[in-house]
Amino acid sequence: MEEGKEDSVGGNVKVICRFRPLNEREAITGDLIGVNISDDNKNISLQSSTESGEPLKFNFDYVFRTTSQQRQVYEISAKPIVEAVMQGFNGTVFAYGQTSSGKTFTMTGPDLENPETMGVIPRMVTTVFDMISNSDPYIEYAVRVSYCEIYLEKIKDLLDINKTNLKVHEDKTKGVFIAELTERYVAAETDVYEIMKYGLENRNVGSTNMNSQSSRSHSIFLITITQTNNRDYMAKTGKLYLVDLAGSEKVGKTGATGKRLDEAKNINKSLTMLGLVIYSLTDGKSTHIPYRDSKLTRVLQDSLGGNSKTALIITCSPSLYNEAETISTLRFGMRAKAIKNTPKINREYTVAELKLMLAKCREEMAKKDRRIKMLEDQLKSLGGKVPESYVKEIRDDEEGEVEAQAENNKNEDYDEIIAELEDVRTKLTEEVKISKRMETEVKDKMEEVNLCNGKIFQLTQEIKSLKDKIPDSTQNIQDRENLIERLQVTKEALESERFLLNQKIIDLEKKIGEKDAEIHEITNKSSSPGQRNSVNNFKDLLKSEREINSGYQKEIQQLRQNVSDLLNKKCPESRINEIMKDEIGRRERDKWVDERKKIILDLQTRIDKVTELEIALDDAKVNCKALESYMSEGERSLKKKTDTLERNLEQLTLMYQQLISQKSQLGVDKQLTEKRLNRMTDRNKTLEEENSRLQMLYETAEMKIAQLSEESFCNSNKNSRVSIGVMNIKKTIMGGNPASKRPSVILAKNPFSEE
Ligand SMILES: Nc1ncnc2c1ncn2[C@@H]1O[C@H](COP(=O)(O)OP(=O)(O)OP(=O)(O)O)[C@@H](O)[C@H]1O
Repeated sequence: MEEGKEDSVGGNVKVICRFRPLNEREAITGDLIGVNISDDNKNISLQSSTESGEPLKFNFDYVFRTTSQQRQVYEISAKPIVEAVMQGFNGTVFAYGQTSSGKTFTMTGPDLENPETMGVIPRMVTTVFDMISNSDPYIEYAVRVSYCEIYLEKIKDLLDINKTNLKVHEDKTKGVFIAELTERYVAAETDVYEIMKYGLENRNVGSTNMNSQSSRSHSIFLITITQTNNRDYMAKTGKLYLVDLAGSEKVGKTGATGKRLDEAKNINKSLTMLGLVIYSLTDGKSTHIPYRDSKLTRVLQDSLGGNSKTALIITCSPSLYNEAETISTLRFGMRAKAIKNTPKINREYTVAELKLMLAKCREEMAKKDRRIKMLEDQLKSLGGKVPESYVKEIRDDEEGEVEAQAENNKNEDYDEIIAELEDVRTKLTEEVKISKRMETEVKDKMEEVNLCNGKIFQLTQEIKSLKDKIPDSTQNIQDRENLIERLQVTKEALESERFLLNQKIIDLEKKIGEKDAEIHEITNKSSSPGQRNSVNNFKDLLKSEREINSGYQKEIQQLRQNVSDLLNKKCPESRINEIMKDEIGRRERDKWVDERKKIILDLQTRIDKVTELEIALDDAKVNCKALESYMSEGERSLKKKTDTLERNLEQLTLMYQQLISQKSQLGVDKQLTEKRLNRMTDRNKTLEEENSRLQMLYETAEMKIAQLSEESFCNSNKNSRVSIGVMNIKKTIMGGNPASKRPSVILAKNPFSEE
């Protein structure tokens, strides 16, 4: 067929009628409409249950019975359209019918990817990619898809929910189009399904009494296929509109109220406008077609009476209950069948093609110049001269011819070329705009990715350092446990020593009591006044010694108390438990052990001193006995004894002083130990705080990782929709390329998943 020229074959809108099976509700009564379908599946004879007289007659391109299969419907109604689109025609397939009559079932099908039940749209997509993979390898294809809906007289972009009120424009080369409608490049069937699913999620559906998932809007799925022949650089673009209209329902039957009622009124209004346009197109009288009276008719302007090959599928219920709607639908179909379209191949001059044309023109002119020159030379050689008048005539003729040619060209080609050039320029500007936008989008995305990578790196470092700290903490805990064990042992040893010390003190007290008794006895035995005197002196001495002794005892008692206090204060069970919790440095723990050792040593020394005291007391006892035996020997010997006693006393005093200084030293030690304990407690607190901070950091890091992993997973899912929502990189497919049968959108691998 000649390019750019009207398709003489099948300019009329094709109308296909499909009856769906009875649904559950209708099957209860089982009453069927009185329909008779001719054997050639083209004519319907309908005997109305309400009107008597002749049956109503309808004629369509094909009538599908209730048992029809999705594949059959596609082959007859839509496949010829998609084949035409692949030749560069515009095509439209749209479904019309009352609510729940099977429009969506026919157009989309219950499952996009089920080969049995998939509807017209997915089957068309399959055909497109099949044809691409079977075409010549020097043909380059670019397939773009858009998805929108008309809801309450507003065009909503289903691939970008922010675009809620798109405008319809018209231009000489593009025809009627929706401005700023999102277009996504696709390279495989699965890309298209992804986009369809994404768009379907954004669609307006609502339940009516007649259908639980009723379409409340008209949906338009647009596939644009541009093919460029890389040999002659010719380009063609075919647009395929796939329209699922909202149900043509009777408001009363659907039980619609409130918002649903508004919707229903609006749907009915736009469908009435569609009917009016069809009526105006077919009544043979109308000079004005009211395309602009509704968004739906405006968008479908080319599909109805314009540059498009169009198929209308009317869907009907076979139930008697829906007889009125079915008759109305059949009448609508009959009207639409009379619409004449003027489809033409949308040929585009590519820049290369225009250059070729220019080169051809130049060559032609050069040829002509050469011929003129040759003729002039011939004339000259014959001695002749081209007469002025003739030259003038020729010039005039040529000029006239050139002008006429130019006029002709201008009329025939140049207008078109200029328009094409204009179109190419607009397209290039648009593409530049798009690529600039894409560049910024890619840049933004890259920045985001870099940011994410930075975060991941930082978190990984944090986790690493936390992990490094774990063995240290484990070692600390182990050390603490060891220290506690050692302290426990030390405590037990100290307690047993304290017990021994107590025993010795008790023994000492007992011995002092005995000594007292002995002295009393000696006093009573003394008879002579000199002796008594000496004895009395000695008694005084002993008394003072006893006083000193009792002082010693008090001191010892005090010391004992101090030791016990020290033990209780320094190492009570609770303290040990506290220490157990502390994270003490090894050096400090060792110091503490040394302190303990010192204290034990100190105690040992003191016990030794007490033993020495005991020995001294024993000596005193011996002296007393000696005094007893020497009493009779006179004062001299008594004096001697007294001296010995005095010496003993001096010794005892010295010991006492030593004990006092040791006691004060012990007090200082105690203070020091207490200070150290405080320091250790503080350090422990700091360590505990640090530990809980680290723990928190670790938990935050883990949470962040989980969050990042989730974000990354979401991003990878989002990325899998790159062609849907974020970036739209031009994908070209070479003819004969089987890759177009495979998915081109690959899900990014989740870096945190096990796999
Ligand atoms: N040819 C068919 N074979 C089997 N089931 C069908 C057929 N046509 C429609 N159905 C079923 O009938 C119900 C209604 O169909 P569908 O949703 O396609 O109607 P609709 O015309 O698109 O309705 P609405 O205008 O409310 O969106 C669905 O459950 C669908 O599966």
